[in-house]
Amino acid sequence: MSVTYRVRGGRQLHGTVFIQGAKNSALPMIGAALMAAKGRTVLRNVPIIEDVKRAVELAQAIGAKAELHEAERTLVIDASQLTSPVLPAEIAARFRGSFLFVPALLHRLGEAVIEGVGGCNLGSRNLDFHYNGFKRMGATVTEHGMEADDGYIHVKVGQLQGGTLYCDTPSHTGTENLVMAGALAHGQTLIKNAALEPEVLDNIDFLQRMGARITGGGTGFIRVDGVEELCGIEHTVMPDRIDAGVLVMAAAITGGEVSLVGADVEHLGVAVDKLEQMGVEFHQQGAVLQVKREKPLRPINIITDEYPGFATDLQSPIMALATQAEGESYIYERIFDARFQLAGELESMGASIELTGSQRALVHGPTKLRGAKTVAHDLRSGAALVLAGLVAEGETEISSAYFIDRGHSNFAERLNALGAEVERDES
Ligand SMILES: CC(=O)N[C@H]1[C@@H](OP(=O)(O)OP(=O)(O)OC[C@H]2O[C@@H](n3ccc(=O)[nH]c3=O)[C@H](O)[C@@H]2O)O[C@H](CO)[C@@H](O)[C@@H]1O
Ligand SMILES: C=C(OP(=O)(O)O)C(=O)O
Repeated sequence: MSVTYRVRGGRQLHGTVFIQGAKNSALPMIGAALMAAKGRTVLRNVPIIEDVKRAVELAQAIGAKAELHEAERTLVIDASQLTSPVLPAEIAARFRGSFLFVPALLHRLGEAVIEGVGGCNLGSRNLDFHYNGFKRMGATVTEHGMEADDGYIHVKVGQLQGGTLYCDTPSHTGTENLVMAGALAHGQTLIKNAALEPEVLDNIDFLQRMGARITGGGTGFIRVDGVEELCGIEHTVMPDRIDAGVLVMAAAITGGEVSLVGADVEHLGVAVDKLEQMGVEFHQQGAVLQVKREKPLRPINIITDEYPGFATDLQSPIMALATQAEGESYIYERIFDARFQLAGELESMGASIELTGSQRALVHGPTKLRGAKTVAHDLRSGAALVLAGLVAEGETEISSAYFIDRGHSNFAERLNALGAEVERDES
């Protein structure tokens, strides 16, 4: 299936938009739900995105009963029977979150066969912290024919044993996987240099309510005391701060005013300060975040970082926004070593962007953007091209836009409800 977005620029965004549940919270929760041999998990506020649909298919492929009720944004999982340790390539290689199924397979079946792990192509995306952690907990990790297309990795263990683990850098899914590995392990697990992202904390909360004994979430030093079993529970997924950030920037790039229902300014970390410096105004009223931009956009310096630093997933959208700022913006992408494929696409629309190596960019603004035929290279570059299209003259076509659907639900419909003209085609 090929997905194309078409955006006709020139309309200011005004109105109210709902923020979806967090992709990066829902995916590890689906992995965690598979650890419950008893009870049913009911996840509410699940984003209806392609990654979640793939996760449901993957849960079904290993034997769980998983039903996604799209209208209710609710996922019901019964993992009392898991029947296969194989994460098949045709599903697992389509999203990053597939690797979050490994701890459940190790606990429940004693092995996991990983035929592929997907996710956005952002340069090197290593998994050594995960594998080294599993090994320290007693697992063996064997690679089979990885140079060929049908290669796979086999992780095997009798019973995971607690241990002292660390991440060289605070990996988001690395922390989630090691916490899940510790939750049903024998004894105590310490995880040093753990990630602090709000989604990691949402997951710790979820696991605690399933019966796990975890302390230290949000401190960088997590202690997990293994328990005998976990039970299915009901939980509401936190709002998606990246979806919120993208929609804030959609309002900002058009000079509009938008109310984001469910967005929490606290979750945006340094991004709020940076956007304020650019001229975006924020006003949180309970569960509604109001944003507007009236004055000309000012240029900005960005260094992406782990939470609460500037989120790498908001780097592409802010590059699009910076093309409209009055002066030179500097962007240093610290987390991923190849996340600038967007620059060439924006240049085809008239932007002026100078790259120094693969991780530093100077964006010379403001530039008048013209509609062009562009390509989404990953999820957020796709979203960023939609933002650029909102202010471009004429029509911007974004192909390979399945990426956008991986992470933003009803993106075109939600933008159109704010006054945009975005069409999504599937062929
Ligand atoms: C499903 C999910 O939650 N995805 C998010 C998660 O991805 P993900 O969890 O894959 O990102 P990580 O935090 O693990 O990766 C950050 C950096 O650490 C390096 N690294 C990571 C693990 C490892 O074992 N070895 C290693 O060297 C990576 O190559 C990368 O350079 O966090 C990223 C950084 O906030 C976000 O962009 C993704 O949206
Ligand atoms: C990089 C992203 O996701 P993933 O880790 O799922 O590829 C993203 O959400 O921008």
